[in-house]
Amino acid sequence: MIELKSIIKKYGSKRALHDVTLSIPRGKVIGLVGENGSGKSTLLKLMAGLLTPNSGTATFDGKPITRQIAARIAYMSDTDAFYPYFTIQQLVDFYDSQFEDFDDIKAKEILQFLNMSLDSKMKNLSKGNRGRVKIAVTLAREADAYLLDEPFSGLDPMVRDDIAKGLIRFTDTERQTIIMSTHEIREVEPLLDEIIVMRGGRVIAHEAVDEIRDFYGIDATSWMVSLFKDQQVERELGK
Ligand SMILES: Nc1ncnc2c1ncn2[C@@H]1O[C@H](COP(=O)(O)OP(=O)(O)OP(=O)(O)O)[C@@H](O)[C@H]1O
Repeated sequence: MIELKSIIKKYGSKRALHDVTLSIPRGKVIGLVGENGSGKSTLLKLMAGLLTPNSGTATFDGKPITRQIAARIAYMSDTDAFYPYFTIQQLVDFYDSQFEDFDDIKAKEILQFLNMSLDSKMKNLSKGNRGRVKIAVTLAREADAYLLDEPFSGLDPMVRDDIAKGLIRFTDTERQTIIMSTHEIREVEPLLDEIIVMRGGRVIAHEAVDEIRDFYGIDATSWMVSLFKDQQVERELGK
């Protein structure tokens, strides 16, 4: 579905992505992990058509990814820049006016599932509840892919659990793909089909979670730790 070939992305003279080649299939839940500054957000924005690469190609179902791809891909940023005086209802109406694939009935169903009331004002919500609203309006789009930048970051375990349940309940993982960047790998591992690991702007591994368990006989978190240790040893040996 999404194909990236030899992508280089620079901010000024600084390279954020180095020669990234990736194939993202339909119907998978994929975790995007890596240290701070490794390029996860840049990669998600590029797949969402919000950034263009300096070189390489990015396609969605064979067509070049451009700003128009936003009609098929629901991108959720790691910041929340909601208009503070909106009520949740007004926010739902705003999303409805912006995205053709937005389903306001589904939005209300997800908000109800997350115990959010439509007449609350955004500015009065806790960070956790803003996180709930943000995921609700994102998942209310009937998109082909959901690109979620750190959906769990800074949220307490109850909110994280609600968001994880919402992801399972309100997406169709047979035909929709979810890619989420996260530092909470241990927590989201049960949700994941695949893991992409980034380091220093490069993709250093892309594996199916089942294969990690079957082939290496360890869970994905331990596998990731050993991957980083091996790389460190290789670097020290000057390989
Ligand atoms: N707008 C920008 N201008 C200049 N440099 C940027 C910009 N956005 C990101 N970078 C740099 O590009 C690199 C990759 O950043 P990116 O935000 O993609 O990493 P990340 O893995 O998402 O990090 P984090 O886990 O901290 O969110 C970093 O070195 C960062 O400082």
